[in-house]
Amino acid sequence: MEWQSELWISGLIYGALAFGVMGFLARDELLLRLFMLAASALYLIYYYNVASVPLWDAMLANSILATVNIAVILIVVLERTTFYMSKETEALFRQFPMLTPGQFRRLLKAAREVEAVEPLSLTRAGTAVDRLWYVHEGALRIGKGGREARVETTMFVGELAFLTGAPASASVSVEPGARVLEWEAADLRRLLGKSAKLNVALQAQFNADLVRKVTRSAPLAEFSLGRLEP
Ligand SMILES: Nc1ncnc2c1ncn2[C@@H]1O[C@@H]2COP(=O)(O)O[C@H]2[C@H]1O
Repeated sequence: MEWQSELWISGLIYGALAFGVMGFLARDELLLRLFMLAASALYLIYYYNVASVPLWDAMLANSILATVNIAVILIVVLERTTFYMSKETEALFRQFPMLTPGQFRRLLKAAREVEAVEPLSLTRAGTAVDRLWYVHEGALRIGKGGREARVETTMFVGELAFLTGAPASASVSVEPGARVLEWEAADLRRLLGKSAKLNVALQAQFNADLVRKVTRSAPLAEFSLGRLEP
């Protein structure tokens, strides 16, 4: 009977070792942490049973590590899931497919929600832009080269100035009822400076937005008149 109990106790250590190895081989952070948590559980059972009295110090140390691990697992799960978002926020999140839920939450936290009660001017062609907007509901008017277009779409406004530092390339306003997210460019730059991944994800989101804008836009008059090099 004794050898069976010894085998069981050794099995716990080798089981923990197996989970540890699988954890260190995992490339995904969540998987790594879940394997290490399973290893911790086996170590706890081992420390409780290996001697005539439980090894309390070892158990306490292991429990502290497991608790920290569980806390970070919860954070990682929150970063990856939308279940804590309201229906409205989740619908808005679907307009940002390049971002993870966690990245979107951080971006949203840095934004101010503005609802236009009257025509609201966002940019004026040729003038400096110190903010970035995302129109997620309502209609916009885009004026460029003496012409104006009315569009009902979701889009960034001011991203070109944000990316290049150049003055606004068009005059853009939104109609009453439009709902807009607004970021101070300096605040947003600070936020992006803290996370390279968020920076890359937002650039990808800008790219997707720009592709939609170019796809929709008409040829420039200057091109057709041969005033610009193609
Ligand atoms: N042809 C276009 N179609 C849609 N949006 C545009 C077009 N030209 C400019 N814009 C938007 O108008 C904004 C004016 O400021 P920005 O140049 O920073 O960024 C510009 C784009 O967000």
